Formats: sequence, structure tokens, C-alpha cells
Amino acid sequence: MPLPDLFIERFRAIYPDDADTLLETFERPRRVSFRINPLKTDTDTALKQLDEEGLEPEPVAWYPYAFSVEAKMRDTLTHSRLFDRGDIYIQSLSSMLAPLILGPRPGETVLDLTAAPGGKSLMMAAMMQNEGWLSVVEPGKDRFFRLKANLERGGATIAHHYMADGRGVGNKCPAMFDRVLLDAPCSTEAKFKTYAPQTYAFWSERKIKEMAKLQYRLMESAIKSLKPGGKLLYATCSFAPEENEAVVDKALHKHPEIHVEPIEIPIENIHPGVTQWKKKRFNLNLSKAVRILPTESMDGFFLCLLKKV
Ligand SMILES: C[S@@+](CC[C@H](N)C(=O)[O-])C[C@H]1O[C@@H](n2cnc3c(N)ncnc32)[C@H](O)[C@@H]1O
Repeated sequence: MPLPDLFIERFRAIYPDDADTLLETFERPRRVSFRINPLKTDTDTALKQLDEEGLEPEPVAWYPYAFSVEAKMRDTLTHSRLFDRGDIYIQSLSSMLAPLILGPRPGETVLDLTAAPGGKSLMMAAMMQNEGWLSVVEPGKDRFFRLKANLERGGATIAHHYMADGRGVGNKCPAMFDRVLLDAPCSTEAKFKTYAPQTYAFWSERKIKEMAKLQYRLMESAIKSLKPGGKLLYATCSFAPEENEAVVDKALHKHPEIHVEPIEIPIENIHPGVTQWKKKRFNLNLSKAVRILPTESMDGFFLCLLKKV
């Protein structure tokens, strides 16, 4: 089944030069990527055990803990002992970039405002070497317990779990965190697959607008919760500028205390943030945001690093 016409029209307007090639990536499953969890094992041991389970993971050039296997090996991976024990975590490569860019360090106070199922929280706990404080917030009951289970299985001892609405956190915990991750709920456009119509069954421009409102409220809360000098990473798996640059643009207008930081990423499938969409022009610094372009191995993603001065 084809993707919605309006989605394709919008996608072509965002990426006029390479839309056809990019749209082809919606037709096939991607390779399955995963991260070896240094809180539970080391890379040599994990690779040896994966080999015993019949898996031959390929390394990812830019991150020593990241590997991938062919899409058809997903079940073997999810049925492996390493997966059960939390020694590996299946996570898209784009998703691994978010903690790497935010860069939490041991001893810091860190907030994951929209955390379930917890892949990025667990990676941040590992980057912090389980030293410091990591608050993880998720309002959905089932998702909250899944998050908690994933973090416990993955050995994240510094995680403090809160079943709460992220929109209230800024008022409850003002200027408390060195780093905040806002991996916002979104229209999930980057997860659409032509062979899985349920992935885009509920997509509409109205849904994009609804998500943008929620994202902005979460952004306000994230900004409030950040210490002066602290860093905030805003991310979505949507291509829609309304959910990405427009949300940050509004925050930049309202909060002169935040500015956009440049992002260094060691990959080539990237596009700068857009500074214009339909009739709206955005703050030119939004070109420092990064759009990960979808490929055979990576999901599309939006990343914007902000600093409170
Ligand atoms: C993109 S997912 C986060 C994925 C997660 N960072 C990870 O890497 O595993 C967005 C999450 O935000 C949650 N969410 C939705 N509304 C929220 C709100 N008002 N406050 C906090 N989280 C919310 C959703 O339930 C969902 O689990």
C-alpha cells in the first residue's frame, strides 16, 4: 500500500533534491542494530557469545559498542541469551546518536523527560558509568513499567523512575539538571513502512499539529528544568518541520536564554535543519540542527542541541 499522497507531497517539499532515493528506503526493513551494554558485559565477551548463537554482527564505524545484523536475523537476536540478560539492547543507530550528542558525563544530574522504553536512558547511564543522577519520566503506565524493567535488566543503578507527565517537571524541578533529553512523542513519520500500513494509518496534518502543541509544552518544561549552562537535546523521529524546527523556533523566541549549538556527527547522510517551511521563516541558527536522512541502515531523525546561557 502506498504512503499517503499528502505525506509524499510534504516529504518532496522538505527534500526536493533526493526525495525519490529517500522514499525508496520506506519500502524495505532496515538492518537491525544493537548496542552492547558496558554496564553488563564487555565487547569481546559479547561478540564471542553472539558468534556462538550463530550471529555475525557488523561493527558500526562511529561507535565501538554499536553493531548490526541483517533484518532477517532479528528473531535470533531477540531470542539470544544476551538480549534476555540485558547485555545487548536493540536500538536504531539514529537513536544512539542522541545520547552521544547530548554527552552526559559521570557525576552529572541528567533528565530523560520522555523516556520509555528506555534505550536512550540506558545508554546515558552507561555513558555516566552509573555515577550521578538520572531521572527518567514516562506517564503511560504500561510504558513506564517496561521502561523500569529495561533499565533494571540493563543494570542502570543511577536511574530514578517517575510515572509522571513531563509537562509538569520544569515547575517541580526548576534549574536542576546539567543535561536534559527531550526525545519527544511525535507523528513517527520516520518509522513508516509501505509494507506495514498500520505504521501510517493514523497520520494526518491534524495529528502533526496536535503533536507540535504537546512537544512545545514539553520543551517549555525541559528548558525550565535545565541549569544555567546546561544542555538540552531535542529529538523526534518525524520529518515534519512543524514538529521540529518550528517547535525550537518558538522556544528561541520566547527564551532568549537558550541558543542553538552546533552538532558534530561522523556520518554523511545528514541535512541541515530547514529555516523555512511553507510561509514561515525560522531563526537562521536552526540550520545548526541536524536531520538524519533515512538509509538502508538508519532511520530518519531530527536532532537539535540547545544550551541555556
Ligand atoms: C519517542 S518516545 C521515547 C523513546 C525513548 N527515549 C527511548 O529511547 O527508548 C516518546 C515517549 O514520550 C512519552 N510521552 C507522551 N506524552 C508524554 C508526556 N506528556 N510527558 C512525558 N512523556 C510523554 C510516550 O509515551 C513515549 O514513551
